Amino acid sequence: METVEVTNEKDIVIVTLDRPYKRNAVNRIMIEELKQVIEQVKYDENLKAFVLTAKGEDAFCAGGDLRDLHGELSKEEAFALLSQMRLVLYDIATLPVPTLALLNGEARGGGCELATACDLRIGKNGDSYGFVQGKLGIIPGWGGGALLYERISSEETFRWLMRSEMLKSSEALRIGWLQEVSDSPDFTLFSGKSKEQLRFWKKQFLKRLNEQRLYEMMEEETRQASELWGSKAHKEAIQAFYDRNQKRG
Ligand SMILES: CC[C@H](C(=O)O)C(=O)SCCNC(=O)CCNC(=O)[C@H](O)C(C)(C)COP(=O)(O)OP(=O)(O)OC[C@H]1O[C@@H](n2cnc3c(N)ncnc32)[C@H](O)[C@@H]1OP(=O)(O)O
Repeated sequence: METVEVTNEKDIVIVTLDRPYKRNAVNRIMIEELKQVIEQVKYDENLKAFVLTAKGEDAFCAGGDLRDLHGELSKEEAFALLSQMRLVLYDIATLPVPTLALLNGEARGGGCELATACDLRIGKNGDSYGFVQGKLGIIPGWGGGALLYERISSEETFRWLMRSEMLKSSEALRIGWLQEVSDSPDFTLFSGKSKEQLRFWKKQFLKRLNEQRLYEMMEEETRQASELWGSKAHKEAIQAFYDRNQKRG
């Protein structure tokens, strides 16, 4: 695979985003590869746990690729494209095994959405994380906003989405988005547990989730985001990103 590396350590699958030179931004190839990986993982009965991480020191994921997934897309095209990633996130959120995002670096926009699809998140001291879509004239479009409502309080979700700012790891820990902050995040949490234990715990965790409602909320979010894709504010924000990068040469 070109943008995703998959390894297996004693039936714990480790999925590593592998575009560090682009801050692991999700492009169309990565969406396709993640779809393939999740399709395999979903039906692997030997699997004990799922870990999502990324290459490099700087970023876990800088969100959707602003060159590949934005630009001149119609509402319908945006909906179709965003939906592919939404289904990846929904599948991760409902996997039958515990899932953990090991945040090797910062997460922005869709990067935060992807991490929120996992059951748990471990971040690094000093890093920041942000649902920054609001600063780009849009809202989260992969269903990550709907997922955030499942993970932390409604008030903190509402506030974070509207502030659209990066939060320091200490603040992300305080509001409960991160469960742990460490200098070197790892997945020892799963060590020494049997497949049965891990799957039973996940079954209990999923019982708290109304999967049908979550699916509908995520879909509605994608629909709303696609309406904003063609907005003046979004087009200007994308142009500003292109201009900034061009200036820096
Ligand atoms: C529904 C979710 C929604 C979606 O797209 O569908 C989103 O996720 S919106 C995207 C939200 N993300 C952002 O707004 C982040 C944009 N990137 C940045 O602000 C910066 O690149 C940053 C802060 C992540 C890193 O800054 P730094 O100075 O450390 O590095 P560079 O800017 O030089 O980045 C290195 C290299 O990566 C490319 N890059 C980074 N992020 C993206 C991105 N989201 N899309 C495409 N490309 C990205 C950047 O252009 C540089 O490439 P180069 O070829 O070297 O110019």
